[in-house]
Amino acid sequence: MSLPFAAEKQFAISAVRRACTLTSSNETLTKGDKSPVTVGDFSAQALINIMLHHAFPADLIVGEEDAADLRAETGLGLRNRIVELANEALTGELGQGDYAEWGIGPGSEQTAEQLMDAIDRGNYQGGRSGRMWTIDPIDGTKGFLRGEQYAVCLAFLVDAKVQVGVLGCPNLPIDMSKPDGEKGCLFVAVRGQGAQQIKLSGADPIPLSMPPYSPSTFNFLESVEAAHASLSTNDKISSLMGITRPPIRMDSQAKYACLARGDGGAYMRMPTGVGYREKIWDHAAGSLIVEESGGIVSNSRGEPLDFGLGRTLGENYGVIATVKDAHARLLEVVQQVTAADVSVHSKA
Ligand SMILES: Nc1ncnc2c1ncn2[C@@H]1O[C@H](COP(=O)(O)OS(=O)(=O)O)[C@@H](OP(=O)(O)O)[C@H]1O
Ligand SMILES: [Mg+2]
Ligand SMILES: [Mg+2]
Ligand SMILES: [Mg+2]
Repeated sequence: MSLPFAAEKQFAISAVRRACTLTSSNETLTKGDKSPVTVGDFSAQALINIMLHHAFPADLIVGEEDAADLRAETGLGLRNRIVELANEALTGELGQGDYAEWGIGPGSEQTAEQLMDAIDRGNYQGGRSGRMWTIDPIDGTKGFLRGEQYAVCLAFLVDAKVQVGVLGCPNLPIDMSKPDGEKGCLFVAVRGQGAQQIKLSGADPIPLSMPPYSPSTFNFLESVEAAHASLSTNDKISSLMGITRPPIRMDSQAKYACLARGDGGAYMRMPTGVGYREKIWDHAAGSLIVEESGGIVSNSRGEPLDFGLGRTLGENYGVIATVKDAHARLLEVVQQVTAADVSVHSKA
């Protein structure tokens, strides 16, 4: 008998790997919230949603993007590029573990209308019960545009609990001690079955296990964009903890992946106090990968992240992810610092 969620795991690996092959393209549109979205974001969400529709037709999808802007006249140029890119990825040869039944391989072209409908299948509002997938087709879009870190993120949830998480990080070195060496990693976790890193090419699986807390090497992984997390709160926490190593700044859920493999001591994402609510697709896959590598992921109250509240995590109490034996100590310091900082407690 196969392990629980073996089918979902194999599917998620295949879908994320295929989405990572989408030709890097930085043609950009600015969304209503002023954040950038590229043809890569749209094409990747279309691709994954088409595959999901074939593989698990009854499952619901919470995806970051929607096709409203593409349906508008002004989106025409981008739409043509997306049709080109998405079809290139859809029709690519089948690799090991890929199935034509998932709507991929030669002859799987889709029309612009079909692709936009596929993007919009990610419009589920989320919830506490049933089978659900959440997709961030490109997480860290700003990092992607800078040629730095970004991640293709796919998670499978049952009754609001993440069961499978896959991150594809095309620009991440396989070994951080060789920053100019081979790049392109996949991170895969299934609840209760551990986590592993695989080369994007599919080779060399390595089981992930976070090293124990060590005060002399401990440091933070944090956002590049100062608007996304309170870096000043991190600085205060850092000095109270007696941390001497500088933080590692990196876009996207590659931060969770690096933490899981021991490149960095904690991922700290404290709210900036502007009322932003964290999105489930920005944390679902990464948090499981960290938990299955020996970490704890909580908010600043020490509570687990709640993926059953809808498309967001609800009121923003930040995210603290670190190895098990450091979590209680870090939480204590975070609470000491945030008790004096009203912005962290501001209602979203
Ligand atoms: N104000 C604010 N606060 C917190 N988070 C925000 C905010 N605005 C946007 N976002 C989300 O941040 C996602 C990428 O952030 P990261 O921290 O991973 O990368 S970065 O270094 O900040 O670029 C980014 O994900 P992508 O849109 O997928 O790139 C957003 O979902
Ligand atoms: Mg975005
Ligand atoms: Mg994101
Ligand atoms: Mg995104």
